[in-house]
Amino acid sequence: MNVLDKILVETRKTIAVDKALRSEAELEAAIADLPPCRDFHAALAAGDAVQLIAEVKRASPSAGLIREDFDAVKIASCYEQAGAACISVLTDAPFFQGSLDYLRAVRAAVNLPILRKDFIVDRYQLLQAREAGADCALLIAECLSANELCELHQQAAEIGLQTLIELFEPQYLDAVLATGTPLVGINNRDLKTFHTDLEHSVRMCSVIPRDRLVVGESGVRTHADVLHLGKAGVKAVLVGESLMRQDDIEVATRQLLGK
Ligand SMILES: O=C(O)c1ccccc1NCC(=O)[C@H](O)[C@H](O)COP(=O)(O)O
Repeated sequence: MNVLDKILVETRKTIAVDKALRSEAELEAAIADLPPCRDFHAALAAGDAVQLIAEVKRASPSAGLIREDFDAVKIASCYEQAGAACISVLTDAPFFQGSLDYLRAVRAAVNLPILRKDFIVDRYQLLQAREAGADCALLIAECLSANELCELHQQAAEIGLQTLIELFEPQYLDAVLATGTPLVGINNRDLKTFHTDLEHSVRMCSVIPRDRLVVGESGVRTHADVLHLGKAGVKAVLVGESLMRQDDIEVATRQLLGK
């Protein structure tokens, strides 16, 4: 079994446990009167510059523990102060040491649109995301059939969430575009081998219709990387590890953005 398969096995176990603690109906009732979500897409589409989705990421399967001194709210506040357009919060616990509680705490402290970054395979996780304060949910083409992608994208929209739909393998592009999502993520990291190559976003940009906003994900480290991807047509980058390793996250975020 590759890492992605292992993550999906654990994700399904987590969903079963969570459902036993709080039913889908309870979550539906909890989100019924929430205010509308913030506009994640609009925040990324703004201006001519490449926008930043800055990720709150404590650990990962490829890197192990990334940051010992981990305070999700402090980190997200640094991102906001430094000019990030949106925040991504890893909520998977077994492989990333993430939590929906981090997302909830970040929502209370920061005004930017927030992405729930997890391995979403069930509508229940969309309800959890909305209840915790997310504005957008990640869907991964490698984890879902074409029908499941469409269904989850639709179900997200019904509860006011946008989706960022990510792919690595070019063979999934048609299924991603068929959902109608305006936000297409190109992961530069092969989630089965962890090999990361920024040129993957560059190549994929040339085959993605211009009415979709392309997000370049993973392996972005420098302002030169951001400019390089921007020239290829990438409108936003999703960056975690390289920022999370810095002593001064606010300064590092400004440098990444060339500010
Ligand atoms: O980061 C991993 O090791 C990983 C392993 C398996 C599935 C997903 C994984 N990462 C999720 C991501 O796509 C990244 O968190 C995100 O794109 C940011 O990447 P980076 O800037 O390289 O931390």
